[in-house]
Amino acid sequence: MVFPKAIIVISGKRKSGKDFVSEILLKRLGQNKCGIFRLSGPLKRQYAKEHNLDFEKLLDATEYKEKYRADMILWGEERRRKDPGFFCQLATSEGLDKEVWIISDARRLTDVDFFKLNYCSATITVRVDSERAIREQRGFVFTEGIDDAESECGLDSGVKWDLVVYNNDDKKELEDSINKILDLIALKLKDH
Ligand SMILES: Nc1ncnc2c1ncn2[C@@H]1O[C@H](COP(=O)(O)OP(=O)(O)OP(=O)(O)O)[C@@H](O)[C@H]1O
Repeated sequence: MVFPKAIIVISGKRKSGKDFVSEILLKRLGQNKCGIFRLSGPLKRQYAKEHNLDFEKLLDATEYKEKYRADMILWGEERRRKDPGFFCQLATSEGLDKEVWIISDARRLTDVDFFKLNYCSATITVRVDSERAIREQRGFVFTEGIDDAESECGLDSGVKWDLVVYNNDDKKELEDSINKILDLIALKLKDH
C-alpha cells in the first residue's frame, strides 16, 4: 500500500475540460504511478448495493434509472450530510497502490476540504477555466436545475486554487499549465 504523495483535486464548470486535462496528466505520469478517481463514480454503485438493486440497470437510461433517480439524489444528499467525506473516501478506496491521485470532478467545498484535511501536504487544487462560448462548442447547454445547483456552482468561489488552467483555444497556454502542474507534482514526489 502506497500513501498518495500528490493529489490533484480538479474542479471546473461542465465541458471546461476536466477529463481532458486529467487524461493528459495520466498519460504523462503513467498508469503505474497515477490513477484518475471520479467522486461521482461510486454513488450509484453504493446506492444499488444498499438498496439491493441491479447496478447495471441503474447505469443505463431506462425506466429503472428514472424510477430511482429522485430517491438516489436524496439518499446521496443525506449521506453527505451525515458524513461530507463519504463519497471521497469511497471513490479513492481502491487507489491505494498509486502515488499520484487525480480527482477529476470536485464539486463541493466539502470535497476540497476532505483532501486538504486528510492529505494536507499532498493536495494540489486546480481549477479548469474555459470561456462559455468554447464550452458551448464542446456541447455545453445551460440546463436549469443542473447548472444553477450547488453541485455545479459550489466551487465558483471560496477556494484559493493552487493553479488555474485556462483551457480555451490556446494550445501553448494549456501546455504551460500542464507543465506547471507536473512541476508541482514532481516537488511533492521529491519531498517524500
Ligand atoms: N483543449 C482542448 N482541445 C480539444 N478538445 C478539448 C479540449 N478541452 C476539452 N476538449 C473536448 O471537449 C469535450 C469536453 O471536455 P471534457 O469532457 O474534458 O469536459 P468536462 O469538464 O470533464 O465535462 P463534464 O463536466 O461534462 O464531464 C471533450 O470532448 C474533450 O475532448
